[in-house]
Amino acid sequence: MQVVLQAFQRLFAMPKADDTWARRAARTVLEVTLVLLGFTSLSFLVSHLDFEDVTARTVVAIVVGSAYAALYTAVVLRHSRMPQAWSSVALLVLELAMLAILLPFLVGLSHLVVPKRFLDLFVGTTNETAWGILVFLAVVLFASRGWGRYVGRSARIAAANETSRVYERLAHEDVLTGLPNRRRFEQDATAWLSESAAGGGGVSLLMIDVNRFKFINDTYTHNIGDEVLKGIAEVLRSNVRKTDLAARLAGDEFVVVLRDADEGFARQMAQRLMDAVSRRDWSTIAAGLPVSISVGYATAAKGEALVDLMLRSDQQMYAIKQAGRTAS
Ligand SMILES: Nc1nc2c(ncn2[C@@H]2O[C@H](COP(=O)(O)OP(=O)(O)OP(=O)(O)O)[C@@H](O)[C@H]2O)c(=O)[nH]1
Repeated sequence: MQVVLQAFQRLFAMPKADDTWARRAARTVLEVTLVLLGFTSLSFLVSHLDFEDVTARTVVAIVVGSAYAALYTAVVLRHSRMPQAWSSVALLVLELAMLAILLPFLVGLSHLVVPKRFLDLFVGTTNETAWGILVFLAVVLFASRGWGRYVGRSARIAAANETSRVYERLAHEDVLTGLPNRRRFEQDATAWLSESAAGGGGVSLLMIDVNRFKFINDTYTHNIGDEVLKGIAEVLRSNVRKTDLAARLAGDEFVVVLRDADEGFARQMAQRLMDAVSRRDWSTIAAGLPVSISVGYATAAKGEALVDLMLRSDQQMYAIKQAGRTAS
């Protein structure tokens, strides 16, 4: 008994977000099988019972109808958590299968619950099959209205989800370059510094600034300046590891957070980024475009706050920029 109860609980438990497709599919197959089995046996049972008592027939009809409604609702709830296209197809198939099972059942049961006088008066026939078909059509209409409302609601939910996904993305993404923005950088870097302080690997920070960007804007137009910023973002994206984070802070300032990285690795990465930007063919944007970056780096001391780490790598970046200016 315990095993059966547990199986039922698992079967009708709400699907979890991390459920695999295979597990969801298996549950759906089980559910549908259960519903169909239930209906087939109930239909068989009711059509073979010769009730004398009208109340008993009515009770059976109400119980069967409620069971149908409860099971159907459980299945709809389950499927409303599936992606729109899948849930639409799955529900349609399910609904047709259920109605196919329901038809003979309704034809068989209708004469039990509806007095013949009523049929005579309103439908003009006592033919049970005709009455059954009428009931069937009513159920189809009713179900398709519910179906339409469900699909409409799912579409609205999907649209609302999409809008909130867009807002969520915009809140953490730089619109021009598609890189994470300052907010996302501060969130992730703060979390990684805490992990590092709690015994994780070292965190290093690279501060990046485009050299003479105002000159590029003024000489080549702001649009070309934008293309340069996008190009810098591409260089950062293609050079950092998946576990690192490259973000745009503001204007021509970018940042890279390196995880599990000591000072030696940060120095190498800083040089690699400066070389990659200098080597890139910027003439595809505008002939003679002079693009280079200065990169400062610092490795976090245990428990160091993000603001202090940023200050140290910023100071180093300006020192490098200054040295470059003096050299040129
Ligand atoms: N094209 C473009 N320009 C921007 C954007 N945001 C800020 N800027 C410009 O970026 C320039 C930043 O220049 P600065 O960093 O102050 O100066 P710089 O010329 O880079 O000088 P150094 O950093 O000392 O080499 C300013 O001219 C801003 O107007 C943007 O989204 N697109």
